[in-house]
Amino acid sequence: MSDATPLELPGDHLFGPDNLPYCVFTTEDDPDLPRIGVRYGDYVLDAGSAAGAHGSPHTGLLQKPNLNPLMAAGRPVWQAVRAELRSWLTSPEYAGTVTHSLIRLEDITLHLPFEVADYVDFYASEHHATNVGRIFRPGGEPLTPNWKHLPIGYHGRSGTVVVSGTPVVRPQGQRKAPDEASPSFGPSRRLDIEAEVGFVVGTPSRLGEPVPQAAFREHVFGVCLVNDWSARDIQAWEYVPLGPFLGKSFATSVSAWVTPLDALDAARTEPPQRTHPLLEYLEDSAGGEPGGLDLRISVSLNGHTIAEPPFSAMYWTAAQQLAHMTVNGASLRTGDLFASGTVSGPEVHQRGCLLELTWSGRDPVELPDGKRTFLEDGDEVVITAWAPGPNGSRIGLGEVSGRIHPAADR
Ligand SMILES: O=C(O)/C=C/C(=O)CC(=O)CC(=O)O
Ligand SMILES: [Ca+2]
Ligand SMILES: [Mg+2]
Repeated sequence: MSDATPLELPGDHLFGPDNLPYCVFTTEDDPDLPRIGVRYGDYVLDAGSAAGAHGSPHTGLLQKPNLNPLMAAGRPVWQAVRAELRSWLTSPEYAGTVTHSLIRLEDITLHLPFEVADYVDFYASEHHATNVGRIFRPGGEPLTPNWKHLPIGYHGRSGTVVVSGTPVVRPQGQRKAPDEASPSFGPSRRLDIEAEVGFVVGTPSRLGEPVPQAAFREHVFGVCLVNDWSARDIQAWEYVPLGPFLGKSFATSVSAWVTPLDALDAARTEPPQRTHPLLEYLEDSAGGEPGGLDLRISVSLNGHTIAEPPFSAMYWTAAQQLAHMTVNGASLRTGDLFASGTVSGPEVHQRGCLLELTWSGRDPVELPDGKRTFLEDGDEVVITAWAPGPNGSRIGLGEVSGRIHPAADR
């Protein structure tokens, strides 16, 4: 603690002045009053209270129960608010006032930070898609003929997107193993995770008007971590020919923190070498900046690290996904969430789901408390990530966690 600044942080802190991710929180005194927070060190800044105290023109946008109004306000406002937040937290002139709006992390409860509009999930890792293709469709080509020409995706269920920490009840449904003559009903026996990165839309677009890659920054507010829980037995039986449905719609967890896109500038990187020419709207040069992001993800099961998937290995970029998602004229709404798809790298320990890590249950992962093929009741999964920041700093993306609860009684 120095006299000049309210909070002196070590330079390598994951939540320093170059990060400033948003959340929505309540306190024990005001459990019915969700407020917008900004993480700084091990504190949360009550953004609405700080804005009011400092006479900010954005006070109204920050004194809201979720991020949607701020996200809808557009990039110039996002940038102005970010500059204000940074100055309140780091300039000596505000040291005496800003501390009144800082609350310790352990004194708050975090909530879903934005109202989710539509939810899309892509399939953008070549390593994941190749592995899953081999497992689900042995004997065939692992990648479908379209895979290198367009980012494959599906529309998910936005109403079951939940915040980190929400328990996940084991889903029930129809399952049929290849060696079974007919399907049976019951709790999933192959419950899995999918480590993903989510992109949160702020600025909406108009129906009929595609959003080009170059407009990515005008529309995408920030990034969160996603766990796309997947019941592999339900999925494998139901998905033909229309794709994922009940095997994935029971819950999708997101981190409580939304990291502004501008905090990830130093993490921008070129995507992998292209093996097929792309149509014009998907060309990498159409984005005007490197479309990849160097995010280092870590997946733990009951406190034990089981995978470290590199987001930089993703074949399709988020800007390409946005352009593809709207190329038919479909419009964007504030709160739309599009997830990258499971993040897997080329190495075994870089695979972002148990289906791949255990090769469909053939090679269990070893944990201190025993072997795992798929998730057991009581298991807790925590996905974290960080990215390189400016001047050697690191940008933390927080975590998305969830514990498996037994299937509901019928
Ligand atoms: O190849 C398939 O049949 C399905 C694979 C998936 O699990 C789809 C999915 O959620 C996309 C992803 O996370 O990459
Ligand atoms: Ca997924
Ligand atoms: Mg899901």
